[in-house]
Amino acid sequence: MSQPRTLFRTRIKFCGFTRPGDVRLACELGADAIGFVFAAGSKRRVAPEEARAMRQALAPLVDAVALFSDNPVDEVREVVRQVRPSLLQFHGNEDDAFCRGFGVPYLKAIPMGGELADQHPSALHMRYPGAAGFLFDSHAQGGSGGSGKTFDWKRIPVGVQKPFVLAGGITPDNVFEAILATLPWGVDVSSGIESAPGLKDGDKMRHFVEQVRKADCHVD
Ligand SMILES: O=C(O)c1ccccc1NCC(=O)[C@H](O)[C@H](O)COP(=O)(O)O
Repeated sequence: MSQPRTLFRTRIKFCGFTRPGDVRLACELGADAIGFVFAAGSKRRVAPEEARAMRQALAPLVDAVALFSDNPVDEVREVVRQVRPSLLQFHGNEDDAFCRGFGVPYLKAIPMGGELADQHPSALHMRYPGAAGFLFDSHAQGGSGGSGKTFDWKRIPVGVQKPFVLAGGITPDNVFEAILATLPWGVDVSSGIESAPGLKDGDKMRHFVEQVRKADCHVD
């Protein structure tokens, strides 16, 4: 049974932007954070210069998040220098020392698909003591994010002390249910608000935000 969360506001992160106009619209619609993907091989990968231009389209009080997956240290440094993200998000096998090494708070993505590694909350905290929070995503260890696939939300470890973000296959049609089922700090979506990889759809973004607001007002 979900608990009433009067006055709670689920944070919304929209991810995988490639066009400044989409960034502006996402901010107007109520996104709290905008993600730029720098992972090799991603269909949504952007160069630091492109992300820097999109960052200038951000409204005040909206975070810029830079996503990586086992990128070399110099690439991460260059993104931090050019884009000035307020948060980093690591999807690969990076350890805590690597993630902390850029002087920017970070989220560690935890792969929830395939065989699960030790996802006990205390193991997560011990492996990533410097993490600002965790992002539970549907890919398997070594896989990529942005798949548009969900995972079994019952796999989320109970008793995670840091804020966690739910990701993986969240859409305007399932985000209401997803929030009530998992009570996350925030939700993260890429494929579910797109017309094609990297191209965001205004109607889908609007519908997504409406459904999050509805979930936040929901009382059993
Ligand atoms: O989007 C990508 O292509 C990507 C590649 C490698 C690592 C991470 C990537 N994206 C992460 C995200 O966009 C989200 O954090 C998350 O995976 C949600 O994606 P989706 O299932 O498409 O909503």
